[in-house]
Amino acid sequence: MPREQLTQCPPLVEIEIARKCFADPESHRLRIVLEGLRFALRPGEVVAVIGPSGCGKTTLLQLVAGLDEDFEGRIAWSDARSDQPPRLGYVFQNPRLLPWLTLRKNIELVLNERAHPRRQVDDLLALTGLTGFAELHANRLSVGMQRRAALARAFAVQPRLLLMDEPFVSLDAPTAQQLRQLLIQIWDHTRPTILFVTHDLREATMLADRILCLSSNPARLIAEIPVGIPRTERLNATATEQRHTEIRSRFERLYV
Ligand SMILES: Nc1ncnc2c1ncn2[C@@H]1O[C@H](COP(=O)(O)OP(=O)(O)OP(=O)(O)O)[C@@H](O)[C@H]1O
Repeated sequence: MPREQLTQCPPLVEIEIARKCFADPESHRLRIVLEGLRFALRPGEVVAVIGPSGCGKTTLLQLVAGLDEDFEGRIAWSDARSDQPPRLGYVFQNPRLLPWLTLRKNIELVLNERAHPRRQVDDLLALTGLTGFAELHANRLSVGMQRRAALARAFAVQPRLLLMDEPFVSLDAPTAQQLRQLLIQIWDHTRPTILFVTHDLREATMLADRILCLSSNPARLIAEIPVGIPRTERLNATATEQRHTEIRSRFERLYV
């Protein structure tokens, strides 16, 4: 969807985190991790979160997912009848497959039993290039394959919101790039909203419509950078590289 249309859609969710604290493990004193964060996500929008190590990016995803409800503020979903999140997919930093189950079983686990898991799983395996590995146990898969499987599992629930925490970290550069391209392709099938954490500005430029930049602790939103590359140009390395260079110079000024 072109960006102009995106900004006209009502938000899927409005996020206001006045304050999120954790007790310091040694002194037990409360430490503010996130403060005064306010932003919205629109349907089909892809938004990257970038910030210094340890500033609270994973914590932010956990609050949005409803995995941690201990904060001051509100997460308001567009469906006003419910304060529950819509169907969520979550790709964790570590793929978190169950090693004693086959790849197929790992994906079937998240599916509704009344659905037709076999066909659905086969489609996802084909989409993620894992056909032929379905009956292997998860611990027999390479790290790259496990990350593909984590993407397949997240898309299996047909999420309206997909949260991803550094989904391609610790992969070699060609595999990571392959998976980014794969993500763009599978996003195109169902077009969920995506909020993802990354340390890689080039990755954020390639995938996101908008980049949210957080400060160090307590993390505040210090900039929101529109990327502005049309979806059809995402796989065009020249367009991405040029925009990355422009964004990087702004980024370097932000984090001096
Ligand atoms: N359950 C917890 N109890 C206490 N402190 C915590 C807890 N979880 C996270 N923290 C602290 O909150 C801060 C933010 O952690 P978080 O993992 O969200 O940062 P991050 O930006 O995702 O880090 P990284 O970029 O290194 O992955 C860190 O200082 C971390 O030690």
